Amino acid sequence: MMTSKSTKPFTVIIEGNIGSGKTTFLQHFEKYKDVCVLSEPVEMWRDCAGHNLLANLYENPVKWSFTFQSYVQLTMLQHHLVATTKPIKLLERSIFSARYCFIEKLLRDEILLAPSVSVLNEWFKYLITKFNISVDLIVYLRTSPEVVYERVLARNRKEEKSLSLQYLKDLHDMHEKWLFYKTAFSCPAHVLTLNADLDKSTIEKEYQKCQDHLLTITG
Ligand SMILES: Cc1cc2cn([C@H]3C[C@H](O)[C@@H](CO)O3)c(=O)nc2[nH]1
Repeated sequence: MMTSKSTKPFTVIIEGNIGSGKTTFLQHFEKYKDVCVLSEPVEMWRDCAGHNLLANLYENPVKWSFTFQSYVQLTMLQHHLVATTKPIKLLERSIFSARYCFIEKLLRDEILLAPSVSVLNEWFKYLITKFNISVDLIVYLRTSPEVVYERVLARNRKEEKSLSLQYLKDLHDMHEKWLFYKTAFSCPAHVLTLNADLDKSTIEKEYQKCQDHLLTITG
């Protein structure tokens, strides 16, 4: 008789600043058949019923941050809930970095005001308890703001042309407080920090640390 293995997959969230190399990291692991990879749903944010919410965000952050972060929270929840029979599930970012890094930064910069953040936070608290969103490992691609700034300029994503070094420094601080110094919000799982300033030619050995960790899980 076939016994369906209904165990949840070992779930890893990949966190890091804009330009920290998350996509490159995911591409490295995409080749393994045991890994279900869910990239950040940027295309959904660019086309929500025909609206480019990502473009709106950068054109007028005060007007569109609530709309954008509200949709991000929905799309990240959908990723957390994707079922897979594969033993490992890798998510690019999460409902946690949405709340603890991006929304927190918008609050600190007074782009989102307290009443708006309260509504997003009530949704966040409800969703993470109602849906029992479990995470087993956080991979933190730790970078220097100056390094990611150069990468963002080189990548030249059309919506990000207004991105400043200061924005990346502030977002870096939010990640550092959450995942490295752990002086802000709680971490939903163990954090494995990788040096993601390394360029593509040498970062493979950093990935090895994560690969070894994952192989001990799946055996
Ligand atoms: C969870 C989460 C991801 C995320 C990305 N972004 C922006 C940063 C980048 O310019 C783009 C793709 O990551 O979307 C955001 O403003 N808020 C976010 N929240």
